[in-house]
Amino acid sequence: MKILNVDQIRALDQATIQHEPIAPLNLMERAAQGFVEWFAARYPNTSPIKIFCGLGNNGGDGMAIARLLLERHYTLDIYVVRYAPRESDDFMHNHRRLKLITEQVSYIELSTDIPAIRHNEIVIDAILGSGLSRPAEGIIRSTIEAINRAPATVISVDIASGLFADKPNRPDDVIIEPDHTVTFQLPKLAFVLPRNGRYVGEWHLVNIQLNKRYIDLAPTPYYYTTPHEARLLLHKRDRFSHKGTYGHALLLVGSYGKIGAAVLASRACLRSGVGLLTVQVPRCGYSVLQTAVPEAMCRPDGHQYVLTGQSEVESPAPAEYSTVGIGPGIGKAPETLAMLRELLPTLKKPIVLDADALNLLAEHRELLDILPHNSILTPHPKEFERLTQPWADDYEKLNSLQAFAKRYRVVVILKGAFTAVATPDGEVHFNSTGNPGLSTGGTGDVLTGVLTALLAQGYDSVEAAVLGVFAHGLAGDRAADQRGPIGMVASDVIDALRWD
Ligand SMILES: NC(=O)C1=CN([C@@H]2O[C@H](COP(=O)(O)OP(=O)(O)OC[C@H]3O[C@@H](n4cnc5c(N)ncnc54)[C@H](OP(=O)(O)O)[C@@H]3O)[C@@H](O)[C@H]2O)[C@@H](O)CC1
Ligand SMILES: Nc1ncnc2c1ncn2[C@@H]1O[C@H](COP(=O)(O)OP(=O)(O)O)[C@@H](O)[C@H]1O
Ligand SMILES: [K+]
Repeated sequence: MKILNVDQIRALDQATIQHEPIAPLNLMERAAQGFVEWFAARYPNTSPIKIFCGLGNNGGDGMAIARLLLERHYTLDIYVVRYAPRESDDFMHNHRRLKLITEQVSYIELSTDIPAIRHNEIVIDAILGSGLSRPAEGIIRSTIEAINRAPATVISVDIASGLFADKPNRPDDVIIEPDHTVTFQLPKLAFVLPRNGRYVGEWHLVNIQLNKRYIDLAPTPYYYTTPHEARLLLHKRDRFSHKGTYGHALLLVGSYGKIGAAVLASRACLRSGVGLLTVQVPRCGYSVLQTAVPEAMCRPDGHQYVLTGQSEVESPAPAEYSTVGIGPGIGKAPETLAMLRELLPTLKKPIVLDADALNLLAEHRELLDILPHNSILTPHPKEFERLTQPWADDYEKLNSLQAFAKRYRVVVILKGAFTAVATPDGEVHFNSTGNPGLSTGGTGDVLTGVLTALLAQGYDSVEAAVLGVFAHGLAGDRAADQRGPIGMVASDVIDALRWD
């Protein structure tokens, strides 16, 4: 699913109006109906509602929502924040229609007009939408502050009032902090960026049948992976396949004290459909691995505690495997750095790099230039910062993510909520699965195993990254369902992996 910017959303609105065709007012009515259906399903008979409307089309939506809620017999207090003399045409029209069925519309011009909001109330925020052109000031600011102070449940229409949809806010901007945002048809870039978490809450899409052709043709680097899109990426298994069909992966993982990372990555790799798996661990990890992961072959490293790349047993060179996954638990010993230096120039196919492999790249940047093209790097934000530089805001971070993936011709998976997969072509695919239960040691090692298995099976790097991140997050969601987000651990995520 595409993520469009504000100008494109406006043009999409116009395209829908022209080509469907539909009157602007009816499109607004459709949006309001979509919101009200969502609302009624969630809050079938609820405590008092207070709705705050601005004077633009977001406020127009609010007026129409108020009318539809009254028709459904909800108890409603309606407020218009009169911050300017100007009102949009569709606001005016819906204001008039509302006044035909109720006299109970109050106007907020001064702080003293702002009502007290009680804890059992629901607040609907329709003050400012995607037309925000500057930070909220004056009476809008005071109203937003009052809503944020109130102990009520807050639901924003389209986007929290005061939040820019596709560019950074200033740190001292005043923005609604909703529990839910109900937006129209497509997500906004602001929704998937970490620093906006409290200005978005849980967000929900309401389909209002905007022009499909415009959406299909609209150029954007930003995408949001839906379950349907992820499922389309999945390769089917061949009835006449054998284990050779699904590749032979090599994992270079673990060091003394971190053999658990090796076990997690190996088990996840096997649970993700790889044909054969060989794992190279330092000698201290040999018995552990052979016991904990009997399905994997093990080539013990020549070194007792860290990886050096020298194998104790006769075995093929890493380049002969379908792919290599390297990083979880490896540490940054000089011998391991030397291994990386020797290994990288020999590899021609994309590989997976994680954890201390990335930290070694950050400290020895010349290695970045010899990465096999289309390799997958899986930094968490701290690791990515080491690879690049600190950023002032999420938009700067996103730019630097896109630039990095392009420059080194790699796929970069920046992990976190709404994990961002940046491609060498400059696209970014935000993931839709996962939950805070994944914030626990070892889940990143699991992801490395998953991705290594997909590359070994012949998935192209971008598809492997998008699908792997999606399946990993979905497994995290299943694990959270079963164990709860607090009690779940990385092994639960492995157990919950499913590929159907
Ligand atoms: N396709 C869709 O998604 C659909 C969208 N729809 C709805 O339309 C909404 C967008 O409507 P919109 O363009 O009228 O914007 P909205 O934010 O209501 O008001 C802008 C006005 O406020 C003003 N203004 C801006 N910032 C300000 C500030 N800080 N302080 C004071 N004033 C400020 C600005 O003034 P100006 O910048 O011109 O000075 C302008 O007059 C969208 O969010 C959704 O709810 C649906 O109805 C149909 C389908
Ligand atoms: N709040 C969250 N929401 C969704 N996914 C999360 C969240 N926190 C962590 N994750 C996921 O968990 C994994 C953590 O990886 P990482 O930080 O490398 O852990 P480790 O190094 O302990 O294995 C990533 O895939 C990340 O996207
Ligand atoms: K709003």
